[in-house]
Amino acid sequence: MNQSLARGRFITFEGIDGAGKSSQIAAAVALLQQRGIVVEQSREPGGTALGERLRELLLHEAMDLETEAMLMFAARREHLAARIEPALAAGRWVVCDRFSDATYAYQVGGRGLSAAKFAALEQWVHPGLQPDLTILFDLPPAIAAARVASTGHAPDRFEREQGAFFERVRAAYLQRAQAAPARIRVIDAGQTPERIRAEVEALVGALCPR
Ligand SMILES: Nc1ncnc2c1ncn2[C@@H]1O[C@H](COP(=O)(O)OP(=O)(O)OP(=O)(O)O)[C@@H](O)[C@H]1O
Ligand SMILES: Cc1cn([C@H]2C[C@H](O)[C@@H](COP(=O)(O)O)O2)c(=O)[nH]c1=O
Repeated sequence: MNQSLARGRFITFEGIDGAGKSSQIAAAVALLQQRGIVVEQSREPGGTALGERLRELLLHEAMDLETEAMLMFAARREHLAARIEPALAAGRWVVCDRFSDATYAYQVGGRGLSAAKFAALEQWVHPGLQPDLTILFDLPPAIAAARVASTGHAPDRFEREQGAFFERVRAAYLQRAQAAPARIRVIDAGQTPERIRAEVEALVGALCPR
């Protein structure tokens, strides 16, 4: 009998800097593991040795907008080829802190990259592949900025942007969610961590019923 292995699921977390997604990713991974699922946790830009080197440049070196967009997608191509695609094909699940929705929100929405150039890069780098579920943490930029400041770490090139930049990023995320409502589920990130965790667990749990 031909017993083909079920493909793994791909879950991404998105939101403006400081929205609180990192705090919740561990809970989602723990829930999946409790249900016997083998999970790989990763992040973008990053997730591979080369991707992490590109991350350093992207977060700390000034560069042209189109260079920035292409480097985000170069890191993503490496991540897909080296980790995401092999994991999914082997039946493992991948939980990733950001993916291409972030490029749409930050580079197209925030910085003004042409949407056609974004679509061409997306089609080149991952034709036919989108996450099975994207959880978007939605929060007013002023609250997110206060959260970032409270961490006390030195802000990177994106975190140093002004409120108006994050208003555009937030609007682009919400526009993207409106265009793909079954995939991108919006959470009010202004709630308590406990309420958010319950919503995250309900969304992730629905993909893997007990
Ligand atoms: N629901 C919440 N209410 C209040 N504070 C929160 C909440 N969630 C997270 N925080 C705090 O906000 C700060 C930023 O959280 P976190 O690092 O999870 O955000 P993030 O979305 O991953 O940000 P970044 O994308 O910049 O890494 C942390 O100090 C965290 O403890
Ligand atoms: C994938 C991706 C990321 N960014 C930005 C968004 C954040 O400011 C940083 C990553 O930092 P995080 O704290 O790990 O979330 O990179 C982007 O502008 N475009 C992208 O495609």
